[in-house]
Amino acid sequence: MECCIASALWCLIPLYLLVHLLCFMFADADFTLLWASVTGHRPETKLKSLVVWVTGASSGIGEELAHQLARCGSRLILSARREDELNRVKHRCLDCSNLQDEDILVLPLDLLERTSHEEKAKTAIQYFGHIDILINNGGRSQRSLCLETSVDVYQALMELNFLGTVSITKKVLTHMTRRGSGSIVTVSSLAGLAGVPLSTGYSASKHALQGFFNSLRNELTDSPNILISTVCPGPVQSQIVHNAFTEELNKPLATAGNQEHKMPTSRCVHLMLVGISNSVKEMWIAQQPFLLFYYAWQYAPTFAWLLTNLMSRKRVQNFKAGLDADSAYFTKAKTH
Ligand SMILES: NC(=O)c1ccc[n+]([C@@H]2O[C@H](COP(=O)([O-])OP(=O)(O)OC[C@H]3O[C@@H](n4cnc5c(N)ncnc54)[C@H](O)[C@@H]3O)[C@@H](O)[C@H]2O)c1
Repeated sequence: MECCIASALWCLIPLYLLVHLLCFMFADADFTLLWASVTGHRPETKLKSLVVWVTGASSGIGEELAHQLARCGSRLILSARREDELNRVKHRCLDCSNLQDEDILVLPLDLLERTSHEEKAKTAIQYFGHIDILINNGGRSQRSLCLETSVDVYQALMELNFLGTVSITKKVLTHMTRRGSGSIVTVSSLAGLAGVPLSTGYSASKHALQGFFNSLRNELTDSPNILISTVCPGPVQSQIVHNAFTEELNKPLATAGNQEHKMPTSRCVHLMLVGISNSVKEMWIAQQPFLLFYYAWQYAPTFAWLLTNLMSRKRVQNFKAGLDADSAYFTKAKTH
């Protein structure tokens, strides 16, 4: 009997590997998330009426999150620094959904102003009575070589991406643990799982987030109704390159490059909402060849470094030549 079970298990291994191979070739998300997207709960049913707080809601992934959540019927708290942009996003959400004006709270917030976070969380909780989901999405990236980058830039990246996120999380988590339920979803990155050239500080800040939330998840085992979820997208269309830190604080990037070759924002956000609706704890969302690397880093890191080093060299060369660094990853180079 034991022998039969053992041989059955051995037969499952090639099947398991085959499934992963198919995922490598055709998928744009990890296997668990894709499975949830086919068989799991739909965001339209699961997220309807829930109160969702989105940081970094004024552009890119955050704006699209607001848009798709509004269509699901979620009530929203929209935060970022620029109130006028948040009002624009709010009107866009009202136009595409059945939500009423009072269903969306515009709550300007600077992730760097940590002393304001308690008051902001209080305002959000008082307005709707509770928060079901916090999506920690606000953040900035980096495009600069380590040797040329001021330590002030590294500090700014950690202050914003890591400490700003931790600070808001702590305020909302207190409320959720008291209530006994809630979800904290954090937009990390592919750079939170592996290194990315020209983004040493950004990658460090996202690794810090991964470490923090993976540990927090373990710490909350006595609160099974609190979901801690991290999202690791590969390149996605947004303003992220345009807004990236460079070698010096306040120095804009010379060329942001074309974003068209990246994953459409709507697809990334749809997968995120599927993951949230199905309590997926870690989501990998990326087009190929990036998704392949996620798996390679997991299963065969030395081989993965061999592959990524080839691409990294080209990326750095592009950057030094004043071209769009990201074009190194695509056969059809986008250099302007
Ligand atoms: N676009 C990608 O390729 C990609 C890939 C992986 C992860 N991400 C992550 O996705 C998240 C969203 O980025 P995006 O791609 O939409 O870029 P984006 O630049 O379009 O949006 C970033 C958002 O963060 C906000 N923000 C920046 N500084 C802030 C501050 N001090 N206080 C409050 N809000 C602030 C911006 O106003 C904006 O709303 C980020 O955490 C980013 O690291 C993006």
